[in-house]
Amino acid sequence: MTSNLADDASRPTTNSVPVPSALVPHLDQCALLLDIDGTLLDLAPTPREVWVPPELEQTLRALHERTSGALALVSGRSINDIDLIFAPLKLPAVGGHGAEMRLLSSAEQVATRAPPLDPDLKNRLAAIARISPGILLEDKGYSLALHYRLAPHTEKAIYESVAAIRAENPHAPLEVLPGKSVCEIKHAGVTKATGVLELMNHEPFKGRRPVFLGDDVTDETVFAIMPELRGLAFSVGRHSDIVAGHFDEPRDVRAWLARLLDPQLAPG
Ligand SMILES: O=P(O)(O)OC[C@H]1O[C@H](O[C@H]2O[C@H](CO)[C@@H](O)[C@H](O)[C@H]2O)[C@H](O)[C@@H](O)[C@@H]1O
Repeated sequence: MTSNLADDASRPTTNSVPVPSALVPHLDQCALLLDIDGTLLDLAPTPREVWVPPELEQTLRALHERTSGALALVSGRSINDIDLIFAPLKLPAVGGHGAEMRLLSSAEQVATRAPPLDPDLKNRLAAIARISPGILLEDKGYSLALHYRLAPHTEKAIYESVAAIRAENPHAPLEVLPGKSVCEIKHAGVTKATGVLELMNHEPFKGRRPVFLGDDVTDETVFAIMPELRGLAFSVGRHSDIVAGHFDEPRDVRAWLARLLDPQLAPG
């Protein structure tokens, strides 16, 4: 891959989507690492209401093939959830903010990197949802997400309740992860970055140059490790000093990914 890839890829078009022309001929040396919610998919009122456009499924399938399997979804969602959303498409994935890993799309087993949350603690955290009927609980086993998109006025009460429970359990290995209208309580020690670092140590990802796209605070851990992996990061929605470029919206990401397959840009 040429050393001017970053410069070329970060050259903005009028709508600030980077031009992928320098990336296309080198896809066989790249690993595409893609966040899901807010990056590939438009945000929805609830986690179950997201929709995968058929063209995106086709694009991901083709890019997975073009990269010889080195395309992975890197998400806060569980891999089980990811498979349901993208069914019948099954892709390599880092799930649960690094708590789960699947290197090959054909693998039946998902490897876990975090133990289940303590049941008593989980029950106490789950009871926070009783603050309002608008709060949705998402139980991933190793983490618990309290979604308040439908009840934004409860944000402060949720974070205060979580802080109180943590104060009573100062030695519990927990981390609070603020997301988009969600407060997630997860095991400390695993992050999307630890997941990506592990993924990049294994075939078919090993030795490739990662190209990561993400939109959220949690994705910044991955932005930060791109230089050590000779990789490129792109942000969605938000600007960041440490990325090669940014997209305004998920639909721009979907169009950009489709352009990576443009036969006119592909090597002869
Ligand atoms: O890392 P990601 O793939 O971006 O996943 C982050 C979280 O995404 C989901 O919640 C978010 O998307 C929902 C659907 O658009 C939205 O309703 C919610 O408000 C967002 O926080 C998912 O439910 C979480 O488990 C992920 O951690």
